[in-house]
Amino acid sequence: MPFHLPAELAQQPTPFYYYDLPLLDQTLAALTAAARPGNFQVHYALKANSNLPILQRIRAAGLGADCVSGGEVQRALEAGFAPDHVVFAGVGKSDAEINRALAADIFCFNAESVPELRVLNELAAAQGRVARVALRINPNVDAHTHAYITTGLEANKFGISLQDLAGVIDSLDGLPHVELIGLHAHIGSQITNLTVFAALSRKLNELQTWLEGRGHQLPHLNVGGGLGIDYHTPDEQLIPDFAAYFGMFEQHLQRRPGQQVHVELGRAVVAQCGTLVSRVLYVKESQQVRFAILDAGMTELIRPALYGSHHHIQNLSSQGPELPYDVVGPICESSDTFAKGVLLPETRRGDLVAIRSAGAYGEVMASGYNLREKAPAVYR
Ligand SMILES: Cc1ncc(COP(=O)(O)O)c(C=O)c1O
Ligand SMILES: N[C@@H](CCCC[NH3+])C(=O)O
Repeated sequence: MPFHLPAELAQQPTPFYYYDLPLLDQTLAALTAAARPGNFQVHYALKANSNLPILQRIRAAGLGADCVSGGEVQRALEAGFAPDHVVFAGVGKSDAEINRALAADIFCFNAESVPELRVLNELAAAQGRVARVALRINPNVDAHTHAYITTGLEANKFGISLQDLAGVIDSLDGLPHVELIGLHAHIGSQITNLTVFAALSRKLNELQTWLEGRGHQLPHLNVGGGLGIDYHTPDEQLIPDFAAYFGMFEQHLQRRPGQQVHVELGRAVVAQCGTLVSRVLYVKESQQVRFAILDAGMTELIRPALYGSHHHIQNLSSQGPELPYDVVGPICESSDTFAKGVLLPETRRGDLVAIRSAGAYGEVMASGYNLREKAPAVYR
């Protein structure tokens, strides 16, 4: 179905984020069907979008919450996620964040270093608790995605490198307030070549066998998130191929009897249901370039400026003949550019423009640079 903005929103002051909640529901239905309840436990990565109406629907669909800060843990609990469905990851958890998560008795901390494990042990002891921990390993598997969102290579700051794992496991003997319950890995985001999940599975299989040789049976495996979406032709794949994603793990991951396999998806759940809606302020033509200057910019959606990411752009007001435009924002940075040379129907001041696939890592990464006001969220 082509994108449609409800008529009553055409008069709404711009820019704003528009979220199609029925599409979110359809995505969640496809996701939960593909995960086959009981086969995979799905946690939603709040970092992609943490708006309450969105979280509440995700919780109602039965997903857990994957959080990366104390603020996200708090938001997840506010949205009604049960503490035993909350996992807390992050390479730099502060003492205050750990303390709050311990007090809430969340399901699991994804821990990334011996110094972090020591702090977890100390803070858990002080609260008279035991912190359940999955060790985030750095599997050195290339996710074949943008370098800035690759997380599972040795050069990346994330996780425990395979060479260090034996030492980390040994250190657990002296940490009685930490209980090892699993392994965790997350190799990157916007992954479209799904074979990398086969490589990840094989790495985890080897590690499990090695750990079992050392007497560690792990009830949980968390394979992270990363499933990519179609930014170029969103209407052709509004709902990501969840079955293909889970299929990779079903085929390649050697699950032990009774073991629970967890995934943490963010982008694939919420990206397509969100659109940044903006208005053309000016069309400025020179001999070389025709600029469409929007009232939204990198302050509302930083992905193109930060990663050179592509978002599909539509002029919702014009049917005219197509011309090439550089679509830019009003911010005082040359990188405040959504697209170069994109073909749009002839565009005029006042036209409404939709920047698609903006539900994930859009609003959450907004900034107030240039003293911009935060663009509101509108829901259907
Ligand atoms: C540890 C961790 N888990 C889950 C996610 C969610 O990733 P995605 O939005 O690509 O599914 C991320 C972000 O890349 C992450 O860093
Ligand atoms: N913010 C990134 C994804 C990073 C995911 C977090 N590890 C994006 O917009 O694509």
